[in-house]
Amino acid sequence: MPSELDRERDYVGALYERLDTLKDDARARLAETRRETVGGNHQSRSERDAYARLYEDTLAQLGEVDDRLAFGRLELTDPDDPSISGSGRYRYIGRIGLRDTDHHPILLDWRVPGASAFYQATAATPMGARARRHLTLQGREVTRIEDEVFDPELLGRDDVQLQGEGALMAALTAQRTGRMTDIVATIQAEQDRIIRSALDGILVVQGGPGTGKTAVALHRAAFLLYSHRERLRGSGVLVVGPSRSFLRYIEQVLPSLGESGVVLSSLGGLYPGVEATADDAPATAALKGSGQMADLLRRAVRSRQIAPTEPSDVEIDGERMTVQPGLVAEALKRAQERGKPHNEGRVLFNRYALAALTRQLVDQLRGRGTTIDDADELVLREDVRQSYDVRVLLNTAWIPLSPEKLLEDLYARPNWLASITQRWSPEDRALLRRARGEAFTISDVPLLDEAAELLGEFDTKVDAERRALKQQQKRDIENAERAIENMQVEGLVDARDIAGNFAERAVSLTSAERAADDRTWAYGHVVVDEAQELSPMQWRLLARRCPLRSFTVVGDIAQASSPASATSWDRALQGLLPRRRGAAQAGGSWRLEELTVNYRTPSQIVEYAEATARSTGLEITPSRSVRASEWAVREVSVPGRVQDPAPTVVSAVEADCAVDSGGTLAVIAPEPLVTSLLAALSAAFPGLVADGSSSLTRPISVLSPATSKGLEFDSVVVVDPAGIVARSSRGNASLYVAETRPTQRLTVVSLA
Ligand SMILES: Nc1ncnc2c1ncn2[C@@H]1O[C@H](COP(=O)(O)OP(=O)(O)OP(=O)(O)O)[C@@H](O)[C@H]1O
Repeated sequence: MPSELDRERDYVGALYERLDTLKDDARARLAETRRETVGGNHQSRSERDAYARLYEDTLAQLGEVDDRLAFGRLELTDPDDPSISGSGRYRYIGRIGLRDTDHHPILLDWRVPGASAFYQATAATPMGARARRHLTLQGREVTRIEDEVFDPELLGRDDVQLQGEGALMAALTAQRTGRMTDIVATIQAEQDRIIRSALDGILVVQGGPGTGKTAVALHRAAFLLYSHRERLRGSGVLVVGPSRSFLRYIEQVLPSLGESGVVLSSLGGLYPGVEATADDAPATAALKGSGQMADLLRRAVRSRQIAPTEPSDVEIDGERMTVQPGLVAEALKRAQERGKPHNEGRVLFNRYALAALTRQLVDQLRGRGTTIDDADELVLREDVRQSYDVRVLLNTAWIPLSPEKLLEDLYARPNWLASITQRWSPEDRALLRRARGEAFTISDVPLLDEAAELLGEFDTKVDAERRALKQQQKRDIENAERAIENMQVEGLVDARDIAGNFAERAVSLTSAERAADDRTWAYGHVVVDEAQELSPMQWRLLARRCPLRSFTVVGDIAQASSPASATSWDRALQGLLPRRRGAAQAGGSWRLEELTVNYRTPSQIVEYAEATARSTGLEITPSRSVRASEWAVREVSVPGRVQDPAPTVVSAVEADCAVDSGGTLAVIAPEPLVTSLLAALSAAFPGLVADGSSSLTRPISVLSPATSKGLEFDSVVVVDPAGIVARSSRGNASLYVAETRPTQRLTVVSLA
């Protein structure tokens, strides 16, 4: 009689056979499309290219799910339970849904409602299941099965093996590669509930370090894209992380879950055309991040709409005329009353001013006895418009502005800044001082975006073209959806991607790339990771990216260490939920979920980090670690007379590599020490060392606490903890971040 393991091997083998057949189909269709003779009109050629891309994408996505295609099985109490699709006693759960040739489900996508019992069922609440089985695969072969039983009747059966949390422990203790992997096979019940929480509104997920917030946020993005296809396909999902290295760390998770169309952005990349990587000194970053910058920018824009104080002489096609300040002031006032953004208001201002100037010119000529009819008036109006003097006059009063120019001027012209910040101290003004031409910082990004909002489209023609393009894309998407329906590849390919291929202007762009390029794109959902770090100005930017206010906000208030970050979620979210008079609750609430189990860090390191946090006055939410490791935290001191900590750090790294040389290790030190430690370690370990921004896949990374945010390593060496604490008013939070990065070992190197 075949064993249970053999039976599972056969079943999973059949699933892979089905996967291969689907791949072969896609491959054959791709070859056929490519073979079709070149020719036809442009439309048919671009359609053929679009289909070729569709098959390529399908193949790539089927390839992505090859690893651990199926990972679980539910045994049902009622084999015909209508809430769980399929028939028979068992439901297999995997990365995608598969049907056999008769269209019967043979594998359930982990995201369908019927699969939730796999993650959430307990003996107390079995959710229609009698037992849950975890399948561990190596390559395509099932190597282990573990069962959890909810129905006492099954306990006596000898084909059931009780193995507890083996799959989870195997995942948690696996060596880290520098890239985050999905946790789809071992999602825990408290995490699953958050992943499947409703799309609408603002969901805040608070949890200490290592509680799986990032993992949950990414799986939630995949879940929402799958379950709300209709709504999110058109608008997309934006995932925001703290830095580029963090994005590199997480970038493989969503593709491995079959979702490639999500826009990932760092805080420095949220304004199209600017990729800011450096940040300002803490005091400047705190000021730039504060809500008062929104008022300042509003005043700055308004101060660029200014009537002259003296009469101006202008020449219009040989005729001289004196323009009183009141004429310009009146046109300004009328245009401002319309409440348009600056550049759009300028069009109105020009129109009002030109009409008034033409009237004055006509009156002046008539006053001299010239007869002027309607046709003459039109010609005169054109003369007024073309007059160089008039153009200078109107441009001086209301010049078109780009966000970049506005911000550069604000930083580089102290007198102008002083004139609109009368209540500021000179020290605060000095914090903004900056020479022209210097690269924008991460804190400038939300200011550029705010300015763009106040200024409106720089060139109104661009606006009209963009609208026309959006219309065309809508038609293309409808066509593509019909095509997908005919090909039965639903769920694997995005109609927007194919539509992108139909659209002549965007042949090589995916919908995600188009969204990332478009500042005014309204996303259907936004996921913000390490959200405790965001400044009020960054929250204002994100609010504009999602007018529906559908957000997943994940973070840990205790880890907040950036200069403009908030001290509570209520405060942090004020930027997302502007209080409207008389509508205190209208769209103004958010819901909180908490994660309490630390999956990353062994208990002895958690205890050490929490004790340090308390001793430095940091309020933390204690978390419970799921495991202990065999290594105690090591404390090392740099000998008293030695100035340079590098040799001690090199020895600490050597000692750690002697324990286990195969994993990833991070040296986390105060910012000023990073460069010298990088040099010393690179010399000691040639070819093995990288700084955080270049690569996390090298075995050894040298990072500051800020760049280590959200990352994890098998081993961590924290250098000069007192120096980290002393660096800023939130230095204690930075140290807590640093000490909670390891999955196995922590060494702390203190300076004497
Ligand atoms: N259910 C799970 N199964 C397997 N691994 C898990 C699970 N939950 C979390 N992990 C792992 O635990 C580690 C920590 O998760 P994650 O980085 O999401 O935590 P975090 O709460 O975002 O941490 P931090 O706040 O420190 O950045 C990751 O390696 C993640 O893959």
